[in-house]
Amino acid sequence: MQQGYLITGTDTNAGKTWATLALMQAFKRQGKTVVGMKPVASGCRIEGGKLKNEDALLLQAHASISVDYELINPYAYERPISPHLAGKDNPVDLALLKSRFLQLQALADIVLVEGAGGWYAPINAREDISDLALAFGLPVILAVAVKLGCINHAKLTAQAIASKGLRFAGWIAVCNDPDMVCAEDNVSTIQSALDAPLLGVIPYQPSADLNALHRFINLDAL
Ligand SMILES: Nc1ncnc2c1ncn2[C@@H]1O[C@H](COP(=O)(O)OP(=O)(O)OP(=O)(O)O)[C@@H](O)[C@H]1O
Ligand SMILES: C[C@H](N)[C@H](N)CCCCCC(=O)O
Ligand SMILES: [Mg+2]
Repeated sequence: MQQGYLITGTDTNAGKTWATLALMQAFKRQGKTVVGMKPVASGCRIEGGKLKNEDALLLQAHASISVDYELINPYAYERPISPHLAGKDNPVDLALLKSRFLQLQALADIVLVEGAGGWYAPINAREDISDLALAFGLPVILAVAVKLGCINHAKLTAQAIASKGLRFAGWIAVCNDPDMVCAEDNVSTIQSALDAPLLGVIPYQPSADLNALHRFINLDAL
């Protein structure tokens, strides 16, 4: 059965890409074919004459099949700023993105779509990531950056996902702050507060093997 998830975060830099790679690897180990999509990326460099984004390249590299870059990342903006500003001259067309998403869905069992920024990050003058999730009709997985303030950010985002009428399928704790005190207690507090399963805790790893993140994910709860 074809499945997909929208991976959002408590903020930009929350750990969405790491969480998405971990999920891709976990699904692959279940024998499923998986592709990742980064529909809108701001912060790109020229590679082979085209603008490319580091997250999208990672998703492309970890897919279980070969997919054209343009399908994975239809909107690649150079400046690392909010997409609605970066894309002023070539704004996101959500209908076009939806058609690319449907193309990807036809290619693999699972499509994991990484958002940009947090849940309400604007993708053009009128729409944001929550609108994209709704248009794609996807359940949502939240990457929570385990840092001071994360309890509030996680609860706010969970409430906002519910207000869109979308299913909150689960959350992943990403420990990307080496100075975080009481990380485990914070994860437990969020676990009690959220009405969605904890799918994994990715520990702080200054030099991680990005091919071995599946170890931290439990898909049984999904
Ligand atoms: N478990 C970890 N241990 C150490 N560093 C981490 C860990 N997880 C993520 N990071 C680092 O934290 C930063 C943010 O992670 P990531 O790129 O996954 O966030 P993001 O939400 O995808 O960001 P963006 O909004 O730019 O897409 C990156 O520099 C990444 O290398
Ligand atoms: C450049 C950065 N890494 C992301 N790609 C874009 C983050 C947009 C955040 C917008 C906002 O909510 O203020
Ligand atoms: Mg990312």
